[in-house]
Amino acid sequence: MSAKGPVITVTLNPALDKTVTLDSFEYGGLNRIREMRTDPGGKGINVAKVLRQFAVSTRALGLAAGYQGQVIRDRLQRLDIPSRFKQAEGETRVNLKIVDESTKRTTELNEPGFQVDAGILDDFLTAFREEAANASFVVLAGSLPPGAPPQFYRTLIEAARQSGVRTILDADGKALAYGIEAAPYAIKPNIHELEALLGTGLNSRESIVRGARSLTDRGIEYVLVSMGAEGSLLVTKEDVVAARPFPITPVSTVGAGDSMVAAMVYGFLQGQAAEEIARWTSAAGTVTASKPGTEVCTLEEVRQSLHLVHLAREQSGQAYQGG
Ligand SMILES: Nc1ncnc2c1ncn2[C@@H]1O[C@H](COP(=O)(O)OP(=O)(O)O)[C@@H](O)[C@H]1O
Ligand SMILES: O=P(O)(O)OC[C@H]1O[C@](O)(COP(=O)(O)O)[C@@H](O)[C@@H]1O
Repeated sequence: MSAKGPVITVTLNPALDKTVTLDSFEYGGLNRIREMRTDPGGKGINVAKVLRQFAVSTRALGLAAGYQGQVIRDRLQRLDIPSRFKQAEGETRVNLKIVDESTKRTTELNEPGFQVDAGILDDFLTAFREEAANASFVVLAGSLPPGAPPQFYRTLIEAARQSGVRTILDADGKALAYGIEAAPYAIKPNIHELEALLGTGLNSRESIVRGARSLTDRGIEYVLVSMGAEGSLLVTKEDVVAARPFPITPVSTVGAGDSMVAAMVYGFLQGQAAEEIARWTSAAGTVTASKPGTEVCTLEEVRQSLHLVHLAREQSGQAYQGG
């Protein structure tokens, strides 16, 4: 297994995130924007941004198209993140995030993205195999662009496995359902994605753990279930660690889940135990949720807030409460 190369993040459907802040969002009414910002986004790109903050060598791979695609490449270059995006036809999407100051809630409007064909996916797969051969970890994250087969993550996970590289998958719907057939090393569904995957409501801690265990039984080593302000549950074959985040004033929760994924990779690379991973991922997600736009946590901010995360751990049926 190669451990020295960079972490490869894959964003097949990147986005320029446009965040607008309103005093109060009026559905069906005229809304005047108070503040506006744009950030390079898409789940894999956000993971790369966090890993860059954590001083982990990272390469951002993916597809990009048109003018917005160039804007994203330029912004990544300014952030000192090496990237390799295959040029697709059409235009990269702009995802609108509406932050309502009165409720502190964010509403997301994500475009479908550019259309792709088999040719560009084959080109990408070739580049991916080259890069994976030298990678320490692969992160596959976000929606697939229209035209991509829903099995595409499964193909990439299998290709990474051939190079002996572990993968983390963060996706939704069919992309997640097919992707887990290849048993990635770890996944980070939010509670809604997990419910959709398992086709059932998960209303108690026990039901979530049971659902996550049905996935570890299929060979996925780590299932990290995020639940917004309720925190997260890290489930492995041996452990269940619940993390309760510290109270924050959410500014924009966009990128919070991606920050958890990045912290999980960081934890794996550092050889952290499950409890530490639960603490770091919770702190990273929570810090990012307290920042504007798709701005992400820094290593220092996460370190300083680790002690604020409350953990509760169960091992072999034994409950444990820790600060
Ligand atoms: N309102 C909030 N207050 C505190 N922490 C939050 C809040 N929203 C999100 N977080 C943090 O961000 C993490 C990821 O949020 P979640 O919404 O579950 O992810 P995703 O963006 O993938 O749907 C949570 O586990 C939590 O640590
Ligand atoms: O590919 P999808 O599922 O449409 O998600 C893309 C969006 O998700 C984000 O990566 C944020 O994800 P999280 O809030 O889950 O961390 C945005 O930057 C982007 O606009």
